[in-house]
Amino acid sequence: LHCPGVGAALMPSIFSYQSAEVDWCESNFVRSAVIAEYYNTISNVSFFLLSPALLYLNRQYCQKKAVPLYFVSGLLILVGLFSMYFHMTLSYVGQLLDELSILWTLAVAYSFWYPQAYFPKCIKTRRHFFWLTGITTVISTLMSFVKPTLNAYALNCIAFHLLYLTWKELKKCNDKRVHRMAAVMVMWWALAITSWISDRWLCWLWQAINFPYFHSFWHVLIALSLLYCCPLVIYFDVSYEMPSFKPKLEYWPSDSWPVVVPYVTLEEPHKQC
Ligand SMILES: CCCCCCCC/C=C\CCCCCCCC(=O)N[C@@H](CO)[C@H](O)/C=C/CCCCCCCCCCCCC
Ligand SMILES: [Ca+2]
Ligand SMILES: [Zn+2]
Repeated sequence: LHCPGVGAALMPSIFSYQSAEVDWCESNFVRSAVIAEYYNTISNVSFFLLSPALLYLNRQYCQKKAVPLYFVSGLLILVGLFSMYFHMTLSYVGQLLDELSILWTLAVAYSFWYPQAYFPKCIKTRRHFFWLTGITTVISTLMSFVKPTLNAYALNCIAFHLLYLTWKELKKCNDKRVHRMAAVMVMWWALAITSWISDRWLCWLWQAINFPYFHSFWHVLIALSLLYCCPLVIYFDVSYEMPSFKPKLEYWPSDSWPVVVPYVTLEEPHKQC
């Protein structure tokens, strides 16, 4: 506040084009003079399709428990917007907004949906868990400014924790449809992370064959894996926290179609008179 000159000198640099620490494999400003990475930018449309699809298909769950799904869907739209801004400008601010929006979306999803059975021993209620997640996320947010290049690697590690949780839950679950859905989710995620890593580490190869588009595949594939991950999380949330309902996995448009989107319906077990 006392040195307006310092602020003014700093502002243009962190917002300016190509001020980020990372630059993805796709060549910059090839298809447009204002969009640095054209395909990496437009492939974020997947997140704008994902959120309404989750809200529409899982509307029965949404009617009973609206806040978690509305919150997470809204944040996923924000992830898409910030990621678009990042790939359009490759700016330092863009990179941090992209990474921090993912961190906060994961934090909100964990706070609402993390099964109580896995809470640390010292945490007794979801309210306490909210505080734990909140404090951890604020600290991680501050730490993310130290070395932004590492943030994406740290965020990707969270997927391994989700895989571990899924495996623990599947051991207790006999529903074949749930096992099938988890298998498809893992397949999309494996393809996604392979694309992300190969764009980061094998860029020389993709540029040599003139096909540097693996990061845009990552955007589409990670959105697809979330399309499977969210109903799975909802399924376990209903079985744990809404005992008066029985969750059922359905596929849109129908089971027999070759390409399907999963969602959860709630069945009320027959009440006896
Ligand atoms: C009980 C917990 C429930 C968890 C529900 C899941 C909520 C998911 C929330 C957010 C994930 C959004 C990830 C989209 C990233 C898009 C932006 C992007 O591509 N950014 C890159 C730069 O452009 C950046 O380098 C990427 C960083 C890595 C992000 C890793 C996110 C981990 C997501 C975990 C998804 C799980 C899917 C299935 C797991 C087996
Ligand atoms: Ca690039
Ligand atoms: Zn990206």
